[in-house]
Amino acid sequence: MMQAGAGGLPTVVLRAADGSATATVHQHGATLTSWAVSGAEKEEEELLFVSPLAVFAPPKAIRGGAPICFPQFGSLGPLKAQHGFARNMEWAVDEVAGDSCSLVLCSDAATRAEWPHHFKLTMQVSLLPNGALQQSLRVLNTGDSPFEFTTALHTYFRVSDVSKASVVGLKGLSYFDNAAGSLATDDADAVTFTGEVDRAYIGAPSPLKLVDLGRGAVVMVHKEGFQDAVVWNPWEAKAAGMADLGPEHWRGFVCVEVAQARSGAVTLAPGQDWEGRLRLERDTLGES
Ligand SMILES: O=P(O)(O)OC[C@H]1O[C@@H](O)[C@H](O)[C@@H](O)[C@@H]1O
Repeated sequence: MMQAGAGGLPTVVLRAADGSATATVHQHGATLTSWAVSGAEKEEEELLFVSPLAVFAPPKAIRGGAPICFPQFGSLGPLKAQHGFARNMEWAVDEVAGDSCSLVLCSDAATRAEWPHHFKLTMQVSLLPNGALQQSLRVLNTGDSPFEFTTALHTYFRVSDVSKASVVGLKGLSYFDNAAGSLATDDADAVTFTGEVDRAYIGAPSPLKLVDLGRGAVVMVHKEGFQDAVVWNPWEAKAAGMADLGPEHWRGFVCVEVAQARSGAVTLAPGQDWEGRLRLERDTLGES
């Protein structure tokens, strides 16, 4: 169902066939902006974070939900704009069923002015039984020469307080520390947050587990196709410098991003495609 969403922008609203979850996708950037799960006796619980200071004024990217980084993640590519342009563009709604939808973005003169390639992106979201959500990104080379890209689903998860959150599953991996500008190895059992964290893990396993001790909540992050994972929270000083986040709201989220980043770019020959998938499951502490 299409309806006006946050900021008055057009959105697609989905409802799971078993009534266990709803999701909202803004057409702007094909940004998933809500995933809300209802438990048997509980009220609906929002699992994604959208900044209260988010600016819903295209082409500005929405600060929160799950912006799509393409054709580059961060500065890993030829574009000047960090994270590429897909999150800034108006996507076309392709198909909407009750519990799933797909949106597409095809290259045009505006995208080719920034990146001289022909492509079609398809972003699909489906609500599965028991509140789970599946999201996929397919990249098709519609041109007659090869191109390479990096990408990520830049998901902002709502947490009670970042100091009570942790990400499990990354022990022993190498990561590029964007804050320090150097490579490091993670030897901790879990990533915890006591200051800025901006880590691009190389070759991350699946699933990863986001734990929120404050709510007794767990989100399992399953990925396919995306080789890497990024964990980010800007902490106070950096957040204060970001007008659409500000000094107040950075405690309320952790980004766990499935990515094709530091493992290397994907190369697609003409007519070839690549697909990355994410499946999110809400769990309760102690049950996972
Ligand atoms: O402000 P932006 O462009 O949305 O980026 C937010 C963050 O995105 C993360 O993925 C990067 O690792 C960070 O370095 C960056 O600050």
